[in-house]
Amino acid sequence: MEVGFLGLGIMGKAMATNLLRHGFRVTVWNRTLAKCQELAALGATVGETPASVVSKCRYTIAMLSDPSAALSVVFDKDGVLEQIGSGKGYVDMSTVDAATSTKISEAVKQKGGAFLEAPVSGSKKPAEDGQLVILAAGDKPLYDGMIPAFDVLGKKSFFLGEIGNGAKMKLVVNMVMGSMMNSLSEGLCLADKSGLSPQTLLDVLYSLTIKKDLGAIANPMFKLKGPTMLQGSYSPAFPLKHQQKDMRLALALGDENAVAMPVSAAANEAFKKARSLGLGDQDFSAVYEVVKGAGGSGSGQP
Ligand SMILES: NC(=O)C1=CN([C@@H]2O[C@H](COP(=O)(O)OP(=O)(O)OC[C@H]3O[C@@H](n4cnc5c(N)ncnc54)[C@H](OP(=O)(O)O)[C@@H]3O)[C@@H](O)[C@H]2O)C=CC1
Ligand SMILES: O=CCCC(=O)O
Repeated sequence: MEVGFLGLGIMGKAMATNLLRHGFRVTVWNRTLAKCQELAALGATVGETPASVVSKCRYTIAMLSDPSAALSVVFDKDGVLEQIGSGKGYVDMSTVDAATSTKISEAVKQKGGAFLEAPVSGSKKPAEDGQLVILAAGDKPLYDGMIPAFDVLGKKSFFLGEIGNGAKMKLVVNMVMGSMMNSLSEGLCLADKSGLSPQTLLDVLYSLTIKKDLGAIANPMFKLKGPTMLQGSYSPAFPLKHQQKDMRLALALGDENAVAMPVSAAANEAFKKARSLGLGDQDFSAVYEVVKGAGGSGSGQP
């Protein structure tokens, strides 16, 4: 199967690499073209523009930072829209809002092409290991056609119906995740300030000795991020600026539906503060530095 791949950031690079490793023929494009070289060394063909990738491939996947990037790659000069048409499918796996996805879907359909939104849960490592959770919606025949690729990229795919449902589901999931990360940060601070060992808090949730979840709120994210947070190590798997974008878009979805979300709003403020301190390109767990600062153990500076 031949696929195009637009966007070789943390996720796109891992996903395109995974497809190549599983025998897919992949044509890649990235705004910063130099990033294509690593994929070319693994056997990918390099396209010069999004339009040239779409022209070559029946299916094209995009994995881009945010709504403005997703729109730019479709609508700008040399964009997807110039070559999409009958018999071609465009699959946007970026995390965006439903309005962005709908705008792209309508434009692609007007040109005779098929469109699927398919944002993912899971970060850099699951992307490398083909363990993502895919939240697709839109054109069902295109979804069916993408199954061989989704089976390589993910451990489970959901088809959620009409366009917008995948985007909304992804935002709800990441809204919960962002609030949980703030809550873990507060828990580690509270343990520390009240004379407990934050490491022992992590042990109470998950015992390294017996490799078993102990507390009811033990979960893979706390297990993965807790130890690195205690080391002050925030090498980006999921950049904080993207988590804050997702909180912002989820809060907008809450506005549209008159859903009060005070916990998420507070979490968003902490992520915004972290961005203002220059932590946007660090892992989203770096919000711990802001929570530590607010708790009086420091200035909030990393
Ligand atoms: N990292 C993660 O754990 C996860 C991320 N996501 C979502 O996946 C998407 C990608 O995330 P991730 O790979 O981490 O992000 P990165 O910041 O690592 O990569 C972003 C990509 O978007 C491209 N890009 C940004 N702006 C533009 C633009 N205006 N025009 C064209 N290309 C642009 C970048 O190109 P360039 O290289 O030139 O800057 C790069 O290829 C985001 O929507 C994110 O929310 C979803 C699940 C997990
Ligand atoms: O959007 C990013 C999600 C990261 C994750 O699910 O671990």
